[in-house]
Amino acid sequence: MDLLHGLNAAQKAAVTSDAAVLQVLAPPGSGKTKTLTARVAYLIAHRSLKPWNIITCTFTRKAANEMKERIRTFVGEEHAKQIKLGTFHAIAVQYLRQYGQHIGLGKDFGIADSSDSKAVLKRIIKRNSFTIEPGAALSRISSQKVRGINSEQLALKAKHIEQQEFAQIFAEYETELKASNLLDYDDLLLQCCFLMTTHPQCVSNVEAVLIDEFQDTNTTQYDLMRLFAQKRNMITIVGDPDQSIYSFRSAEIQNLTRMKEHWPDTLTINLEENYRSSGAILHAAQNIIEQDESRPPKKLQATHGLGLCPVLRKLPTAAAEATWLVSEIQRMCALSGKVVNPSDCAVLLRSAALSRMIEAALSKAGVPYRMVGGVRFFERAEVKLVLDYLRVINQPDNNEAVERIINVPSRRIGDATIKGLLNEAKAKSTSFWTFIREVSQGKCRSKTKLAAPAEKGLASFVNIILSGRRKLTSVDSDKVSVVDLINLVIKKADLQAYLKNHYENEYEARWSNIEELMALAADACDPDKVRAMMQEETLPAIDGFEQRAPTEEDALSIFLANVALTASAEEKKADGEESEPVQQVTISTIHSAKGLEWPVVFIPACFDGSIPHSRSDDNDEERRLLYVGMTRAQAMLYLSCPIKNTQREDTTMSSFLTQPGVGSFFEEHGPSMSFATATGLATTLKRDRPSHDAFQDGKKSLERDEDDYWPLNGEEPPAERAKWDYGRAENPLPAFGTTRPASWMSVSAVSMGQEGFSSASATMSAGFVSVKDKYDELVERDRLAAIDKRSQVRRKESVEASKGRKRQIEGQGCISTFFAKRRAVATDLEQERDKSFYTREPASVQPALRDISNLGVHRNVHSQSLEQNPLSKHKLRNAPYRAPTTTTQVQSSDRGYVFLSSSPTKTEEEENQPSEKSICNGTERDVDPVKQASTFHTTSVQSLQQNAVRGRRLGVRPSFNGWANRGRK
Ligand SMILES: Nc1ncnc2c1ncn2[C@@H]1O[C@H](COP(=O)(O)OP(=O)(O)OP(=O)(O)O)[C@@H](O)[C@H]1O
Repeated sequence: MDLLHGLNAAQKAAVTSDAAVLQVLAPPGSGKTKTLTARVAYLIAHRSLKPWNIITCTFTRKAANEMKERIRTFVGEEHAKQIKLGTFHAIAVQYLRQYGQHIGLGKDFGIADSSDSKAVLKRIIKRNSFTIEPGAALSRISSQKVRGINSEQLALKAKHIEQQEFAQIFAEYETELKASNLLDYDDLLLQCCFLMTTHPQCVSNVEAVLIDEFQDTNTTQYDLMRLFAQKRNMITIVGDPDQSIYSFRSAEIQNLTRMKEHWPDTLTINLEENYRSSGAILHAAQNIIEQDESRPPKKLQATHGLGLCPVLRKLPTAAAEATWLVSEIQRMCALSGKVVNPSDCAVLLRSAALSRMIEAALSKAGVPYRMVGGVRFFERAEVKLVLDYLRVINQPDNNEAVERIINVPSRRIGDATIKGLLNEAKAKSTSFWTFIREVSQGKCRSKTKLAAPAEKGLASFVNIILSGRRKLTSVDSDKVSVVDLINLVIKKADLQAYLKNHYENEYEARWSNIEELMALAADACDPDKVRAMMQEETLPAIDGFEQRAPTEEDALSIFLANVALTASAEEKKADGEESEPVQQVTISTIHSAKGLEWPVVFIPACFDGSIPHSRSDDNDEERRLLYVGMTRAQAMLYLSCPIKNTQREDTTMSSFLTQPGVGSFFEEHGPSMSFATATGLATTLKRDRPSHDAFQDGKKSLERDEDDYWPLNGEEPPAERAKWDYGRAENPLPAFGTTRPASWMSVSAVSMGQEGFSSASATMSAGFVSVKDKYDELVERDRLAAIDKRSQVRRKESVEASKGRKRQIEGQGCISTFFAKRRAVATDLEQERDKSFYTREPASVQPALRDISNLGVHRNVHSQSLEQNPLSKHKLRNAPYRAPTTTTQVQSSDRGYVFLSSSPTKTEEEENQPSEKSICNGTERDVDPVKQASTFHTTSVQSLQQNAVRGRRLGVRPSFNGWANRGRK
């Protein structure tokens, strides 16, 4: 097989280069890994290098396997097997196994994984009665080792007692590992460096060293590369400084410069063509990364057509953002005519804590999802811990939960003691909680010996649970909320200190998960929502059958049940319980998405504090992170920003997205999807074109086929406001013909009098408008006029901008050059238009498509009509917000009341539904269509149950070339 086949000129130059030291620097999706693979094959096939003399290092085993597979196709199975290809750690192990004896390392050394290391540390800490948590000690040791500092050096620097204690732990840890003939992960690299420094002959055979993802190497890995190559100094690295996002793991972006200093003859080849993303996505990403004026100039050229314009969407709240995101996934899947399915969609997050709302919204909509590089929200250790405390407060006889938390944080109650107490409780046939409470209160004696610290610890645990229960069950105190209980647990168990000690390096991330949990609880405890939740939980009353309706005291139980059901629904999906293959949306952190790609990518929570992150002191790295996230998208990219975050605080859109001109690279709402757009998507993704029928079926399956529910300015839609106005009204009047809970009927009936209610019902026509809504309508009209005006300005700009013919994005971008560049971009895109997949479509099948107005691109009009008048057939959708469909009328009742209430908009389905019938005394008659108030909150037990069923129907469309089908995980 011709190994240069299908490579572009720059890739070929890199593959065949004679340079001894070569840096291939390239933006995302430009084929770096492909080039590196071809170079390995080229060195074997055309330079006669022996495969076993070539070392190739990757960052993950997955990347190593993929490369091996590709190399096999070029050089055959036999040669491919002989190449030393793997992660830095895997290759180091091979060297140490074979040459370790030269540095006093037995051949049979073992590798201590993190849990082994923690177990060793736990023993040391216990022996010395120190208080540091083993996990925290381990990460602290690791960060010292990566910097090349050993325990002796650390001990010399230690001044405070705490530092001396840590140095002692470090020293004993080293001694214990050595005694057990164990090396931890850091030791593998360090020992290998030591071996090669002291015994260079062990790498004397090495003819070439190749490194993938070089921008993320740390100092030890850089040294290892240098030492591997010390004999022949033949090195090829591929990397992208713009994708350097691991400085927190001691990655050194300066390694690129160090390399040039070390080998001044280093040749740098830049790859400039992107094969992954559509032109519009690339232009937007490029615009963001070019805000960093310190980066060297780079060219980037799209190989695809422009495709759909990326979206930058404002939403009122984080919850609304999650709901919108899910609706866009559903809209995209339906309107792409099955070109895109849920597995093609990824939600990339700056921090894992942000996943909670998205997970809840996906669960609610019954859309399966999977988490990559992260643990599901409710399964995270710190979240589980707090939930366990709440579970025990709510139901102390939960033995499992008591057992899990009795010694977390440490109360000096050892495992043997816990076991003894549990057995005693069992023997007495009482719950664990009851037994330990009685022991602690002196009401009974335990046979299990309790040392004084354990006794004290037990008392403190019992005290926390009792305090929580008192708060929960007290009748005269103010109504306790779940948030109050969480606060009580955090305070009494000193969880903040525990997290700080236990997860030293990850403390902030862990703490933000707790904050997220509090936000979730606060949301669930919102009085309006609690009321609505109670209503939803209430089953219809049945005559003569006693009902124990939920009360506000049940808030904790309901909250915990919702959590449990959400988790169990996820488990079922994870276990593959569904018989059909599951199409799952991917949720990942941006960090974990490195090197991956998806057809549709969402990056929510684009506000200052989230990205750039409030706790990051490197704004440029944050920008690169956003860039990495954006460049994972192949065909469609959505960024969004809630006006209020999950803590309900006002947000400011990410400063990366508010720089002058950035807005012109984005549309403010999801794209209108026509059949031609769906066909274009298929072209970008190199998939089969959709059928007309599939497109039409998808369209029919949707309640809304435009992204027009949420106003563009991030305000609540009137329909949402109406719900809450309605819920807050002192004497809420149920709007005629809308869904409402049974209990509302009685409230209204009581407050107005049964008669009044009846007469109102009888005389009202569907839908009412409040004065507020009328006002909003007027404001909305003004806003739409403003959008119209802005669109006209954009059209004018785009016509002017499209007068040149230049395609590449060039040079170093900076704000000062933005306007000049934008003009260049626009003209490039104009030329692109002719090549774009849209224009290849026969005119007859080209309905109006969206444009990227400020880029001067009009993808929707076939080339001929463009020539005559580029804008003649293009229709900007300037009114994405659809006014409520509710008929607006103000009517008086018989009694002369004026009803100023607003009805939530009914869905088409609801409108078309026949009125429900009830059988009463043998005659059939209409009844009010009373339904549970499912619109009032997001995660009731009932809605979860309903959605679990719905979930089986959703997301099972066959994929033409789904992500999962391509074996990318
Ligand atoms: N010359 C080419 N012609 C066609 N497709 C190509 C070419 N080079 C690369 N590709 C394709 O582009 C996609 C991205 O390639 P690859 O993963 O090697 O890029 P990368 O530069 O390593 O990306 P990233 O830095 O984002 O991880 C792959 O699907 C690859 O097959």
